[in-house]
Amino acid sequence: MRDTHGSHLSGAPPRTGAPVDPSPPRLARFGALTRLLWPVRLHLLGCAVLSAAGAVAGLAPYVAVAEIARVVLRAEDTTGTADTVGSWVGVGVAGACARLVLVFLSSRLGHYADAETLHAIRVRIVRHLGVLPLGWFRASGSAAVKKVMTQDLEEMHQLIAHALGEVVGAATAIAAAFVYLVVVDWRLALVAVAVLLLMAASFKIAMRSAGMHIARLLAAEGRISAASVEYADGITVVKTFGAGGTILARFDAAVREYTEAMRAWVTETQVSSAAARLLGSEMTVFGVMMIAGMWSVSSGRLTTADLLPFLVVGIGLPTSIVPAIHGAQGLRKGRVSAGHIEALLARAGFEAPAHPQLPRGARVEFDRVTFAYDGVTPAVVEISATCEPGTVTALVGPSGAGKSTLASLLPRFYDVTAGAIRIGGADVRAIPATALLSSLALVFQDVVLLRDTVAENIRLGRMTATDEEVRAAARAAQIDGVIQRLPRGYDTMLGEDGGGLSGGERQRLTIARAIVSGAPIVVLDEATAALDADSEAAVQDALAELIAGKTVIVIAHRLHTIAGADQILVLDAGRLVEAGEHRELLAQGGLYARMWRAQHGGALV
Ligand SMILES: Nc1ncnc2c1ncn2[C@@H]1O[C@H](COP(=O)(O)OP(=O)(O)OP(=O)(O)O)[C@@H](O)[C@H]1O
Repeated sequence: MRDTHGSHLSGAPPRTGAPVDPSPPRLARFGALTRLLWPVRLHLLGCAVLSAAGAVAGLAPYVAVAEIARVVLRAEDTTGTADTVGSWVGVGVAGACARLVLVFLSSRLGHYADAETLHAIRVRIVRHLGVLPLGWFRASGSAAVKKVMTQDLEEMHQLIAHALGEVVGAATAIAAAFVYLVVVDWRLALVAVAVLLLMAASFKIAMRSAGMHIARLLAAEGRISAASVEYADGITVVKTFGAGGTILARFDAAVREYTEAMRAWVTETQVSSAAARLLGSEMTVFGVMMIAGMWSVSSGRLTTADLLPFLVVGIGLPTSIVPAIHGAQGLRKGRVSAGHIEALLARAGFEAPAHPQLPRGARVEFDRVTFAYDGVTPAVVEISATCEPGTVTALVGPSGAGKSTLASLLPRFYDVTAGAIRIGGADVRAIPATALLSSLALVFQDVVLLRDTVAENIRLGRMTATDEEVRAAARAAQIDGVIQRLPRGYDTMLGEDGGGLSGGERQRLTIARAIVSGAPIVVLDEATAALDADSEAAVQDALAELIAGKTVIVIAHRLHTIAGADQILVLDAGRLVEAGEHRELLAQGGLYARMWRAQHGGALV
């Protein structure tokens, strides 16, 4: 796998966790949205103006109907009204047609702005991912990236392409209708607005605890999907040990919690949302307008003709409220999502070095290296060692001693807290990312194969490798014969789980990937731990090809595999407690000798 820095990563990195990473900065509530939308502000302005114009045009047919009725009802002799009626018919038809065109153009501009913005955001995010520390991805970062790239971008799409136009259109429709009704009769217009306000107030009451309920529902949803993923991921354990009951119990509890949260929300809001629906129904508005209107007519303040606009235009007002509320919700969600997007983009990454240096050679030096995941408790402390080109350095020690941590500092999955790591005399922090990672080949226990052809999976080590170089690497890694027997040879597609390849074959494939990279420094996590004897022998042969002449750092668990190493670094509780060759360390009778005796009794090799 080519990691986010473009390294020749031939498997997953060592177990790592939460990196020391500052919390995302607090962003101004509207600031993030404004900044993200600034480049398309003119398109959005155009979208809003067209949407508003469309709303006004959409009102024209209703106003025309009301005006025609007023003209006809007022005239004692209707013969002279034909021209006026004709004009209003023209206005109505023109309004309806103009609305179609304006709404279409507004939607086009909105979708154009949407495509531009989302494209720009996606590109920025993907570029930014390239500078984020790999350790962050392995902690919680991947989930955050997935959420931003799916859910948050979808909310942004809703905001830009739909909600903005909806809110502006609905608000303009309400305002234009109100202005028209005020012109006809301001008192009755106020009655219409009062009904609208009541409707909005009851909506607000119905939605007042929405935030809390939505949070509860989302939390339950999260637990449901976590339990489902846990069940699917752990299906082997579930089936082997019958552990499904515990996971299913968690799933059940989460589903019950979801149902309960939904029930509580519905129960709490049933009265207020029914009231909102009732107040907002055309029948209610019609009834109120009729009562208030007839009262005005009977008291002589209004003519029957002037009541008609309230019945034709007034009762349409509530239908604009719903899109306005939906649109406003879309704007709120989009604003929150814009905050998430900016928080991801603001997350501190590795800066390009101010004074870049290139490695001169492949000597690796650990110079009083200290690193703490949480910035406080060090996982490795003041470790100094030098690994010469053409030699093998083994890292050994009890579980949790800091072996994987030390190895993960070399490709800068994390940066040292104190001290320095140098490659060919250059501090790894000063080496440009591509140069650093092209000098390293990493082979870890968890093999990661991409959903691509066998050839491309090997070529990930070096994208410019020719077909012949890919084949040569496969031959060196003792995997060529296996590939030839696959249905489509090197063009066979592999699933993420390696398709039809065995564990040992998959490991040899990743070793071929590391070989094709040609990187002069090889970092190995004892890659053969989980293999049977035959596979292990094949993988060991492949490794011998990979490491020949390189600077090799190997994290070893079974000491017989590294007894021939040029130097063995023994770590304990993050400190370097012994260093030397196998026989020297045995002679010292310290931790290494005790570990060796525990694994091999008295045997020397
Ligand atoms: N991502 C992480 N976040 C916080 N602490 C961690 C993380 N990864 C490892 N540690 C801690 O750092 C210390 C060193 O762990 P590390 O994995 O480097 O040891 P190791 O020698 O490789 O162990 P093993 O042989 O079991 O793989 C341990 O105390 C471990 O709990």
